[in-house]
Amino acid sequence: MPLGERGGWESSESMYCGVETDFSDDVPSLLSFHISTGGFDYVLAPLMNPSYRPSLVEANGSSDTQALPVSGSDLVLAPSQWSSHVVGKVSSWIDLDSEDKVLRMDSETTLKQEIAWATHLSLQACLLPTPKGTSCANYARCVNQILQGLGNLQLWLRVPLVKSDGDSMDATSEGLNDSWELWNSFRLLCEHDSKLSVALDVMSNLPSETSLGRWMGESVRAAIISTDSFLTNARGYPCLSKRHQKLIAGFFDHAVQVVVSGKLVHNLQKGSDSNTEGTQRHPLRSYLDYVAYLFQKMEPLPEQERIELGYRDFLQAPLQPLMDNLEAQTYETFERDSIKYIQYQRAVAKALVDRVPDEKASELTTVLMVVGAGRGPLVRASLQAAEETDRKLKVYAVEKNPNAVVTLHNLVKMEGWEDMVTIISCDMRFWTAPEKADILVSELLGSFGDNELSPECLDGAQRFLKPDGISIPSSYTSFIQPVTASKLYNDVKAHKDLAHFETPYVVKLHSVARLAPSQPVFTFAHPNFSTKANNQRYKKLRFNLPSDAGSALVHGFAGYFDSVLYKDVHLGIEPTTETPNMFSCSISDAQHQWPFLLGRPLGSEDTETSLGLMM
Ligand SMILES: C[S@@+](CC[C@H](N)C(=O)[O-])C[C@H]1O[C@@H](n2cnc3c(N)ncnc32)[C@H](O)[C@@H]1O
Repeated sequence: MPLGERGGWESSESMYCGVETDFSDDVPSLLSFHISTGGFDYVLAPLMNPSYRPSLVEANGSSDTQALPVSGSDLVLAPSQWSSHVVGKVSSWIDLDSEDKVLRMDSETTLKQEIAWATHLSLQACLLPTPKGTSCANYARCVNQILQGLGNLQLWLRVPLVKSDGDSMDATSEGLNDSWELWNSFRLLCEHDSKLSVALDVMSNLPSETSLGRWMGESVRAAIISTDSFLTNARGYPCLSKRHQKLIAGFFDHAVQVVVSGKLVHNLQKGSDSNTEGTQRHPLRSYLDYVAYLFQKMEPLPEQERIELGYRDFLQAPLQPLMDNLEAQTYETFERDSIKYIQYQRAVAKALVDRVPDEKASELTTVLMVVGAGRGPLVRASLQAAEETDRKLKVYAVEKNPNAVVTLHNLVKMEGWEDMVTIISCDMRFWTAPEKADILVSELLGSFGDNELSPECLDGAQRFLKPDGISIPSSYTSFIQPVTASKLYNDVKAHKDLAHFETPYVVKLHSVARLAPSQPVFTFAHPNFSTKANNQRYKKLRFNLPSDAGSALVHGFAGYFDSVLYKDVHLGIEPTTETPNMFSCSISDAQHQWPFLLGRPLGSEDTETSLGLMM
């Protein structure tokens, strides 16, 4: 039974909740108790009897050819039940980095046997125990070796969610200060394998917000919450602190499953430990109910977010609107972004009023050119601005895509704009304008402010502009921000070539940790009549992680832009100043208003080193 519906929203994405159990060789009874009675979706259960040691079996004279007497039969459940109701737990005693040779060898043998058994059972995932101590090299080596031949099984490395301030040694019994570093070492030794994820043990004490934020860019599959971490409400029921609630909501938002672990530690009021039929309730039922309550009380996703769900953390190759002719559905997506055209209309209105004083409004006609008019939304916005300000306007709509020009002609005819709008079916670089423009309007920006056609094409088009003419936009600035984004990194890595690492993708970023505030990179201003002006830019930036964040891994950079359309009217996607409700997304095409990962994500040795210096 999944956790119900988020904010009453019927979602195709269900959230599930598991329960950590002890070993049982009677798996059907285990499932009956925890799933049928308890209401959990699956068990996180040891696969082998914890007393099993390969060396003891050998010492007792058993040979390899004997069946292992350490687990129940696979026949007790159908493969689909194993797969949907059981996450295997590899024996927690294993220590592949132990000084004790016998323990080390036993550990490696057991790990391999248990993963093989989990694969045989068609389990979806197996939990690997937390590395003992601070060294995990041999453990990671062995897991990496296993990963090479692994089918669909996912491995979740169990890691306590700790980051002490450095002085205290209360982080773990082994004195681990920052468990993220342990995870990072392990996954680097496993070459960022996408089948290796992390399961976080959520404790009663939580690290700082910034330190926690790093996990949002990691491949976290489960949050294991101990019953000890719950507080008690006035009625004796378990509840979580506000910080824990926020963390769990963040996990839900990132499809991280919750697993309840431990014993009943809350004294429920009399009578509440049995249900209405008087049968015994599962001892951890109240914890499950509380987790479900947290999920259900989350705000439903806004409609736009729901539409875009499939685009979260999905690599899209940027559009090439100069080289390619955009398709109707791409224009349609632009045109749905109404806030963009509202901002353009405001900018044009202000420019018209500045250009023509009220007393001359009935005499003077302003010449406005839309370069890259597409199917006409900026033409419409400009004409509406003229109507709003009572200014006379003559528009040239320049568009090089012959298909969009067809639509433009129909639009002009349908709206009766023939007297005001001239359509120029031409590449702006080669057009000889019959007159100069007072205002040049364009929308040629990419996510990074310059990865479509600005500034180069606009520099070329400014020859149409009067010396005192206005360009809308008048300037734009690109920004970058270092991010941890393990899913994106793995998706790029899957292509196995440098070209993909060097591609600036368009991405609707979701599972990313933004490690430091973004910083401006390049600014371009228009018009730019100076003979000395050139568009070459070079910039070196230093990003500082917040001091309480701990270490982090930079997989790449998110890129943004902010554009001054005219005076105080701006448009942008830089997170601290972004234009609200602006999106340019589509169901089937890469878009240009979303942030993107710039350049080569930084997991390889050379770039990591140079980034280490930058940070
Ligand atoms: C990002 S779209 C914007 C379209 C439209 N203004 C809108 O908001 O929907 C850029 C448009 O510029 C056009 N374009 C690109 N390069 C051009 C060029 N050199 N000359 C004329 N049009 C061009 C493209 O075909 C495309 O229609």
